[in-house]
Amino acid sequence: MSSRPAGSSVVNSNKGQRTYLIGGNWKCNGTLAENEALINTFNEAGPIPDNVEVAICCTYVHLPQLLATLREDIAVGAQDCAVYEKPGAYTGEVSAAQLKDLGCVWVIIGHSERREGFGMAGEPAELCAKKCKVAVDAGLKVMFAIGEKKEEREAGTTMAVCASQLEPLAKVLTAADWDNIAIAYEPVWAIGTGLTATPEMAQETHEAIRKWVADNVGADIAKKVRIQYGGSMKGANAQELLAQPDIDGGLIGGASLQADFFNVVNGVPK
Ligand SMILES: O=C(CO)COP(=O)(O)O
Repeated sequence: MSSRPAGSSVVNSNKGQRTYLIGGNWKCNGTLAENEALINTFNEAGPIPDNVEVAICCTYVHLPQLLATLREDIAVGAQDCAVYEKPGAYTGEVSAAQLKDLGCVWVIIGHSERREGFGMAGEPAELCAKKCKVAVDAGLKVMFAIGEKKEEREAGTTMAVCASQLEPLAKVLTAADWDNIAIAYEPVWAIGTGLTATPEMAQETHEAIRKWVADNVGADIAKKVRIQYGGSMKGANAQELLAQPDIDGGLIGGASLQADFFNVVNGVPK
């Protein structure tokens, strides 16, 4: 199980050094039987374009099922990990090292649903940054999710919010760590709502995020780091989003639970 490939490393000419990254976030969905049907659909969905890396992030309990039965050109990941570097007395937690040991390639960190806390105390930006560092140190790649709420966009603070989520990350990562980071820009108001940022709105924020990385981390890293869009992305809107110069992929929720996920995968510019 641990010998699964890490995914495509083919460079996409449209995006300089950046290969597209399409992630599926299954969130807290699925039974063994439902997953089996979806896995079969994905396994029979035809070839993945060679300029795209694909990953599915499922619940912890379903990781062995996906690792054992999902086609090997789709990497498998988790949706969170513990912040603790060492094993120990952390009841209910799953460590980054355990995910790596199992055969995971990716982990999502800082999803807005976790930052919000499901009505309870959520995860502060510093905790998300620390988890990200622990995950990278354990050998995982991270989709680091950021994004503003509706009222923050309306107040004109979108980039200030994104910067506040990236600042603690920039403090803990080394330059080499950034090779294993993708930034998933997910405007909270677009998640699960059917409201998608227009390609122009998304591009504007992606460009601003890349500029922030250039100014605060380094120009070379900004050119390399992939910035995924997430928020009601599906087959019907993927092509125009993915055609934007700073949109390097997607992090897909609802549509990743359907065959439509492959319309997103196939929606990357050739
Ligand atoms: O939260 C998301 C992915 O992490 C996006 O969810 P939806 O695609 O369902 O809007």
